[in-house]
Amino acid sequence: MGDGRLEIDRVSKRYGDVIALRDTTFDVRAGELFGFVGSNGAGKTTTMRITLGVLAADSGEVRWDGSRITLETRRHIGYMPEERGLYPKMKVGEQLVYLARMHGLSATDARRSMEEWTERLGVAHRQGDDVQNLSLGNQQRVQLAAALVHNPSILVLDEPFSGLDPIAVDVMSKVLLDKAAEGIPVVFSSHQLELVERLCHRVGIIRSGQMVAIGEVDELRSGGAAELVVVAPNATSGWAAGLAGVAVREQDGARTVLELQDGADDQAVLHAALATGPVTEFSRRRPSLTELYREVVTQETDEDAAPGAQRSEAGVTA
Ligand SMILES: Nc1ncnc2c1ncn2[C@@H]1O[C@H](COP(=O)(O)OP(=O)(O)OP(=O)(O)O)[C@@H](O)[C@H]1O
Repeated sequence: MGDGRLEIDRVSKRYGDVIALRDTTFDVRAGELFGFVGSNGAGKTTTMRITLGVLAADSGEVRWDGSRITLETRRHIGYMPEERGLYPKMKVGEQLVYLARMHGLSATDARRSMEEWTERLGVAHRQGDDVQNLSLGNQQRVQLAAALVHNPSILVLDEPFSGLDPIAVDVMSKVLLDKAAEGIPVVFSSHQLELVERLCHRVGIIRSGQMVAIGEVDELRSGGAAELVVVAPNATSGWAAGLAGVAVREQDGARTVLELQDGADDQAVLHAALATGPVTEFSRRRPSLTELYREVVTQETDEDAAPGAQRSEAGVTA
């Protein structure tokens, strides 16, 4: 109670015979930027809509600061929907003031907040333009301004980075990090895993409606298999075959990437490499978030293999 966390607790949702979420559980702590990743159809948008309350869960609940989210607390969520939700024929400035007013800000505060966010997001010069006349990237900046203009206590953003140019990605990243640093929970979905890896304090991977991995990026990476990169210019292919607990993952000329099982002796690998001649690189490597993600989302679970398993678009990548 009172820790400002957003908790998604055993939330389930079906659309007809499609199970979109199965006891989906995770939390986003106050002050953290949480990356929500998963394949197309894995359940991210459904989770976010349920969090906002525009969609009802079949079971489970969403809590903020220890209490179930109500109509009143929903007003404190800044939400960026995947389908975007601006009025195309309304002017940028008017629209943002209108949204801020709807969330209870006074006319003066709404105007001030609109000025502040359009300035910070680099669209102040477009205040008088209809939204429909903006480029897609600028519409997205305005969409983020719309999520922020009422000074929310929680941020839930569905793919806020999709389609942005590198400068806009930097602007968006800075704003999200700043909002988290102010002490609110910030969650966003994305398929841009390098970005998620770089920005987020914690990451959750959802697969077929269930969270399959959650934690700090480094923590998740250190849970992955350890790899060794060995560069031995005189080595011929097969030099590492037969080393106990070692599997060759890649071999490209002098460079070999080996996967080490727990307890495998890296010094034995070094000796084998030195036996071929000089060794110009010998380093340990942890898998990137992208590699981990591939591993996690393509693992077939018993449940998937069972007859009557759920239908899901996630099956495309699973
Ligand atoms: N209104 C709906 N009616 C029926 N099925 C739906 C509906 N909305 C979503 N689904 C299904 O629920 C599952 C989860 O979809 P959801 O949109 O939450 O996934 P997502 O992770 O956001 O995907 P993406 O990365 O493609 O945006 C999918 O199988 C999808 O087809």
